[in-house]
Amino acid sequence: MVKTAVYGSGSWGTAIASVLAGAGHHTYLIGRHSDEIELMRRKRENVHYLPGVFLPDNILPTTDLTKLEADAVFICVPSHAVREGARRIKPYLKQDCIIVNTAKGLEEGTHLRLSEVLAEELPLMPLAVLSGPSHAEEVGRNMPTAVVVSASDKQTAERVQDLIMTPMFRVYVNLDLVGVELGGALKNIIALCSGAAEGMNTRDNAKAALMTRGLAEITRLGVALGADPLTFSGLSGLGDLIVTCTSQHSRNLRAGRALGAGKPLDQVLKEVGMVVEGVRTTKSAYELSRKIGISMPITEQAFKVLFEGANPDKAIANLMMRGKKHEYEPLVSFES
Ligand SMILES: NC(=O)c1ccc[n+]([C@@H]2O[C@H](COP(=O)([O-])OP(=O)(O)OC[C@H]3O[C@@H](n4cnc5c(N)ncnc54)[C@H](O)[C@@H]3O)[C@@H](O)[C@H]2O)c1
Ligand SMILES: O=P(O)(O)OC[C@H](O)CO
Repeated sequence: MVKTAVYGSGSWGTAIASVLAGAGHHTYLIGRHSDEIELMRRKRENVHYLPGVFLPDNILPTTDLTKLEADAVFICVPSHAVREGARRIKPYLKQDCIIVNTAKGLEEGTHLRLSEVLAEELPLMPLAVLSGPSHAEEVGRNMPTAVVVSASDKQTAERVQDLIMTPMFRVYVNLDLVGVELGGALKNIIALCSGAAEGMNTRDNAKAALMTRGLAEITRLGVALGADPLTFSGLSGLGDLIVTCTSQHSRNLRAGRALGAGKPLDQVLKEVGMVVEGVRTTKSAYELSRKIGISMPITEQAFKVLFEGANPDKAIANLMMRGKKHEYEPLVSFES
């Protein structure tokens, strides 16, 4: 029998543990707060992060890091905790254990993709990435979901596919690691902006424009970094963009709505109460796009609103009043 462990017991860690358990694996769900873990064990529910989802007996919530001695470990902490998490878990991992990152973001400062962060910290381990349109609230309730697993080698990706695919959790392989990771990370910026548009009552046309032109700038950055443009019309690109820009469950969308309605960022993050990856990712993507000379106008305006106090109305005006363009310009554009 395959032994699996999930590092991070928030909403996504709990949902991933429920898929693994449903696939028949005894799964340790490893959290850091003993009181939360104790409550989970007693109530068989993650009351704070995923209320209403029953945890079957083969999910074993624990704070004991020795339970990381598994055949596959799924990393389900926020992106800013991935490097520190990798350092923390390293001493407990088996040599041939597969590490599967599920966090969506870029490392602040270095702008590295999270598989690159993990490769630096765990250089000898096989690494994979799981991404795609998948809200914990639906996955935890065994609702139909399709995702993508990626890795730099086919064998690792297919091993993870075998491990976690169930009748309600369909897993495709896509070996374009750069594209899969960037799609999952960057769509959160556009979801924040879509939420802001809703919060400002700009309605549906603006959201459709943000999603479509957002995908265009995500693709532009991705291709410049070596991704296959096709990946961005797949599950980890367009698929995840659609769900995050439209779902009632999206934390990024909810945060954007509140920002658009004029609430300050600190208060918004507190009210959402779970990680809102799009905020940090906006900063990283903006810096990265400047560094390599790729135009990302929506990300730029999001950066100005989030980190420079710009007015959201002015941000919309800035986007609408840009110079005339053709819809399809060369994918790699070095205009500033
Ligand atoms: N929630 C979803 O539907 C969903 C779906 C797919 C991917 N993801 C991604 O999964 C990652 C985690 O998101 P989430 O929704 O579970 O967040 P969450 O806010 O629900 O939970 C985060 C968990 O990580 C823990 N944590 C925070 N900092 C930590 C640290 N330094 N060390 C160890 N643990 C730490 C928290 O205690 C909490 O248990 C994010 O990158 C998110 O984009 C989430
Ligand atoms: O709830 P969000 O906005 O963090 O999005 C979660 C997942 O990335 C959706 O696929």
